[in-house]
Amino acid sequence: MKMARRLLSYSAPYWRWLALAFALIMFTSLVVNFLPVLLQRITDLCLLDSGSPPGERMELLLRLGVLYISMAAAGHLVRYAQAMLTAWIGQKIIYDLRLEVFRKVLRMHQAYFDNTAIGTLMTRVTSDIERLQHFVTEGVVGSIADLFMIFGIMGYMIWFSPALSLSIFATMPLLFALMYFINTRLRNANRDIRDRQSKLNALMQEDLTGMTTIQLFNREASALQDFDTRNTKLRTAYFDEVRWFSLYFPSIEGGQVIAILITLAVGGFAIMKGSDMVTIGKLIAFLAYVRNFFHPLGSLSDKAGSFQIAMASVERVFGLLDKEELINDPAVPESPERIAGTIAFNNVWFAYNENNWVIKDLSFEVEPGQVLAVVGATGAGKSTIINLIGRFYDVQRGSVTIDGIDVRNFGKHDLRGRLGYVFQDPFIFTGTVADNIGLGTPGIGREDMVRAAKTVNAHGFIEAMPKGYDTELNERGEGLSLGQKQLLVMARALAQDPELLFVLDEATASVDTATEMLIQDALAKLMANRTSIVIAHRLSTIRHADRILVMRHGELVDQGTHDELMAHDGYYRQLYELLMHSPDQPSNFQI
Ligand SMILES: Nc1ncnc2c1ncn2[C@@H]1O[C@H](COP(=O)(O)OP(=O)(O)OP(=O)(O)O)[C@@H](O)[C@H]1O
Repeated sequence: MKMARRLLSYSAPYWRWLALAFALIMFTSLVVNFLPVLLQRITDLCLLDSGSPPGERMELLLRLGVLYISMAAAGHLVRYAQAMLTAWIGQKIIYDLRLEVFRKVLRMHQAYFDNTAIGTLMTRVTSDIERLQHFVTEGVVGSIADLFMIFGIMGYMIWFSPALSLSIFATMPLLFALMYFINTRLRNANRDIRDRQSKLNALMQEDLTGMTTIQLFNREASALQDFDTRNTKLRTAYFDEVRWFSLYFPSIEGGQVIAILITLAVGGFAIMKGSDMVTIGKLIAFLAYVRNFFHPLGSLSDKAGSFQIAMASVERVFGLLDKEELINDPAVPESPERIAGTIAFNNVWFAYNENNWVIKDLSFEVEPGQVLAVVGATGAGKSTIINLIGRFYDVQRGSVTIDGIDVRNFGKHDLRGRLGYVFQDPFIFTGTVADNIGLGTPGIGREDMVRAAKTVNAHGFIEAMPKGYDTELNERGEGLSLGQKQLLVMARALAQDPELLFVLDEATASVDTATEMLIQDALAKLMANRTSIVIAHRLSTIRHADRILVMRHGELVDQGTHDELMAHDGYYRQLYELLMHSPDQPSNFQI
């Protein structure tokens, strides 16, 4: 209930429109339910002999006929307007909520994404929110409209004939229960369909992503087998839904037939007995009410059941909105005009998962403009160092400072705006080459982009593309080689003119020697006069760094220049020799 109230609070900005929708609902219910009264008048006063002269009856018939048509038209037009208005309000609310959810997702810390499947987040932003929309529009507003309709009809029925009404109302609980039963089964079947569909989609997604591996390892038959199993389950769920759905309308119709029979039997008997409680006109009007009664009744029973499903979605969506954001901005952030570029780790301890220390008591300092290379075996904690400087995670003990300011005292946005990243697996956004370099940052014009691209040797291949800087790229950067993608993200990093630079510098066997030279040259230009930390795998980068940190199992085991470390004859020397013999090492950079 608390959740439902919270959801309804999203409709507060639109309360005037909602009030109008309710007024329209009342109007429709009154007008549409008045039509059978006109039928009764037409029958009893005009069609049957009421004792008045035929001329007068004809005139009354015309007047009532015109009134009937006008009221029916007005009622249905207003119903249409109300349906449009309700849908509009619903869409507005959902738009606001979807935006709020995505805003929240953008603010969430990395650890949240580490532990949350992408598919789950997609579901929150799409289908969960869609179900909320059904709840707000069809659920809340629709139930009120149904209730108005039902009570309106019941009111008129009792007014016409309490005795007839009683006999109809007696059958209602049974019918309502039957419809509720069918609706529950329908919803279960529907939930199975969604569940099985998403499992089939997940399998498809995995298979499509790993198609090369499937084909390389001749796994087509088993992939097909897995697909077939899930496909069969989906078919069964669909069939189940059809089975229950086929029962839905026949039961409504059946209920109607029973009610009509009761009305005819009780009403007809009263007329034949000459009772003045029921007239033929009243009986006809009553039959019209009986027909109108079942539709809102059926839809109300459906809504009663979907309430639970909607509540599950509401809970999930609000659960996400209420998730604690672990990386927060300080109350009064520090924001120096320009930083010199001293980065320091002071007795830093860090664990991604509690007590599983990945960085252990790490202390080091990089001076402004220096290039620091971090080396170590895989899993030693090299990338974690970069993550901690950008506050993608916060340290548990100790501190990370830039120019003596704890990174936790910067605003996140300000801090990250000062940092540049060049990753091994370059991410290309859907958009033009220029969009990918500028990233929409204000103040980066076309000349800046071209200058950056020229500096990092990307201009040549960009110009050779069909539309140059306006060439459209897709999210995987199709049509670009790995080396070109790397140069492109270097142009992006340079155009943003970061104050500090982090590079994940893997030696890439898939890049040819000429491109490798371009990348090396671009890297050198990017790092010039900028404090840079390089997770280094290329021997040349390591050798040319001003200082090298040697990491092992999260601890700093040694540091110094290449020559100093080689002289120690320790872990660094072993690592270096391993790298020298690595087949990934670009041959022209080996020593
Ligand atoms: N998001 C994460 N959640 C939990 N543990 C993580 C996460 N990222 C890294 N780790 C763990 O932290 C340790 C250090 O990882 P890190 O990526 O810093 O190593 P690395 O030295 O950069 O390795 P590589 O050279 O293979 O990239 C590893 O044991 C890794 O399994």
